[in-house]
Amino acid sequence: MLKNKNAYDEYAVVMKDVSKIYRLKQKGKKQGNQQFYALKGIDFKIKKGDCVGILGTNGSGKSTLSMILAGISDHDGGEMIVNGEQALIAINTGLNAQLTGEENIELKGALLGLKKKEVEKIKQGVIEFAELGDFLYQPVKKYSSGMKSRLGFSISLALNPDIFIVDEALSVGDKGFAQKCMKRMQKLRDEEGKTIFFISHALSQVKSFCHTGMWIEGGELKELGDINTVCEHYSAYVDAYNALSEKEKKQQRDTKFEKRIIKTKK
Ligand SMILES: Nc1ncnc2c1ncn2[C@@H]1O[C@H](COP(=O)(O)OP(=O)(O)OP(=O)(O)O)[C@@H](O)[C@H]1O
Repeated sequence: MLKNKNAYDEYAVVMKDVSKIYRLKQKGKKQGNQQFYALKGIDFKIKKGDCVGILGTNGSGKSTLSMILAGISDHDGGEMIVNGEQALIAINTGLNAQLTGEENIELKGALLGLKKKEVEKIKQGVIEFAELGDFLYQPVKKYSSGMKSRLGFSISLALNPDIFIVDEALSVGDKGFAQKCMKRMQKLRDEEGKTIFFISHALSQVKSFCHTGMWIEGGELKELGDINTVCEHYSAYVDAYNALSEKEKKQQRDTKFEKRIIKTKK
């Protein structure tokens, strides 16, 4: 139990035995009876101002974790303390495709209960950072994925939260925009004391940008520590997997999957 929540003031996020369960459809059955741990027993404490690289193979639970961190998705078990406002920056999340870029900003402002003046300030911030020109007044469904990323990133920046969760959002931006975002994020990290969770499969980028590494594998926290050490162990794990025969790979995948299934009676 996370008693005396004040004892965790120095932390941006604390998770204790957090899990997330999804119901899975089974082949040939109308109603599946399988429940699946997207995350299981996640325990960690991340200090305010830390910059955390989240690593893990496809389907390991990184995006699920990022949505729980951002308060967009609920967790099914365990406890969590978040000290500060969070913003998730991800591809295709947080934007309403039917609305224009400008209307999306207004909607976000309304949801957060912001005053008109504050919303105008955010609009200005987005106009300057996103460089979308007149596309800001077009429906988001007409945006390319890079443009959506520009809008999402710029809105989050302008909202100025304490905790940024960046889930693969830079992978669709062009080189110029990705560099601009990295520069801005360096400033958030070094000068503004923000807490950043950074999810990317670009290992060298994660290594050079983050201080702490969090490796999620098969829905569980495999390692938390210095970014270089965690990257090294993760790379070795991926290399070892790649060296397996196809049969061994399948066996490993099946075992990993089995461990995440909760068998329930019909
Ligand atoms: N809504 C859902 N319903 C059922 N299963 C889901 C749902 N969302 C995610 N999952 C499953 O949960 C697991 C974790 O998914 P998640 O998207 O968190 O992985 P990830 O580590 O972000 O993967 P990637 O590197 O491919 O982006 C996967 O097996 C995925 O299929």
